[in-house]
Amino acid sequence: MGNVIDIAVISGDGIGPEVVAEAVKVLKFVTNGGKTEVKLTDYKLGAEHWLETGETLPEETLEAIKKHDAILFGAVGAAPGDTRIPSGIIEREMLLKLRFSLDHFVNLRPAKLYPGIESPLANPGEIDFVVVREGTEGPYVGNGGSVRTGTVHEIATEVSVNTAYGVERVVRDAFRRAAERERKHVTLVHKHNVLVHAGHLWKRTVEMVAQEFPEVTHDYLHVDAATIFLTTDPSRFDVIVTDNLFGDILTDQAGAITGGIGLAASGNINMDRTYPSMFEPVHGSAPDIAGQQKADPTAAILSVALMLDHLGLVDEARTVEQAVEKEITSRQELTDNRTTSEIGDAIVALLA
Ligand SMILES: NC(=O)c1ccc[n+]([C@@H]2O[C@H](COP(=O)([O-])OP(=O)(O)OC[C@H]3O[C@@H](n4cnc5c(N)ncnc54)[C@H](O)[C@@H]3O)[C@@H](O)[C@H]2O)c1
Ligand SMILES: CC(C)[C@H](C(=O)O)[C@@H](O)C(=O)O
Ligand SMILES: [Mg+2]
Repeated sequence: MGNVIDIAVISGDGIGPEVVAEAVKVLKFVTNGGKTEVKLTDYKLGAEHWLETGETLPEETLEAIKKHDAILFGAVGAAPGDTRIPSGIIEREMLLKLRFSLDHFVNLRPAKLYPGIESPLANPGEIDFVVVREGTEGPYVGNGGSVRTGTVHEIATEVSVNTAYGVERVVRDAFRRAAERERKHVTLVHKHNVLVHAGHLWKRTVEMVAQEFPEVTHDYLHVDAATIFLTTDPSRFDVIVTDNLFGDILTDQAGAITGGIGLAASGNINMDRTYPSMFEPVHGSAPDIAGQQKADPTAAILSVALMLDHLGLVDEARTVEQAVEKEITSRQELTDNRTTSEIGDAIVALLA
């Protein structure tokens, strides 16, 4: 009997189930016949599930999910204008609850422009960087409130929480990753000219951790300027480390410049391995194209590669990445008007 990998699958809403079906095809194929058996357990969660049951993420479901080796996640959430579901309830009480409860402090989001893929930038150059987005702190923690007076005096706050412990562990992770890469360069992105409390903590932490990595160079950009350089000179980036909210925004932009959000993969990683890590496309449930087989499953499939890598199945991870690279390089256009499952099948065909 060989290895078994035990994966929780949360397909979610909208295009989530469509892209996860292709990711699962790839996962099964790449491990089949090898030493590894894949055990998959589906969990029904998300906006549709909430409409049916009123459940976001029950404690017993969370406890069951904790027992798996890793989680493959599609996307959750309703259309922004859907009034049946309070905005944010699924994102906060399900998705972010998973990221926080499983201590996913590294939100890893690679950005690579594959040969043959057209970037919307006139001169993209070579784009190959990773964003190490902090995953458990910042303005995402829910430390806020409102005084809903119904008058102009209404108040709403959303406080960003940054701990020395949380910042240090993610900054050290970014330096470790940079040390393994060819260019060995870290860029801190923040806004310390205005957010002086959090920004200065991040900056001091980078200076401190940098001492441990003399071979890694580092620089700093304010987040507004970083968006300029992502458009005008993205090849300057190697490893970006940044807080939860800036990382969310920059990684949608990173997806856009590298051929579209349908290609952007991510890992919510618990580097201490105390709980399972979770792998998901950067994109959301895309209600505008859901149920039409129009979604590109490549981001979900590349998320499988990140998952395999994290689980130590490095050869399998490389095989998936190479198949994706081959497949997307041969595309005339981003999806060539093929269906979600036709793209999945084309990638599977290249795994053999
Ligand atoms: N991790 C997640 O589960 C996650 C991430 C982002 C947004 N959301 C949620 O998803 C819902 C929709 O959010 P949104 O519209 O802001 O963002 P989105 O990422 O779902 O969609 C943005 C645009 O990108 C397109 N797109 C997304 N994925 C694609 C794919 N694989 N192939 C082709 N085109 C793709 C969509 O059609 C849309 O035009 C919201 O409820 C939001 O909260 C969830
Ligand atoms: C849906 C939302 C909570 C999530 C985030 O902001 O992290 C999404 O935008 C993402 O990028 O994964
Ligand atoms: Mg996002």
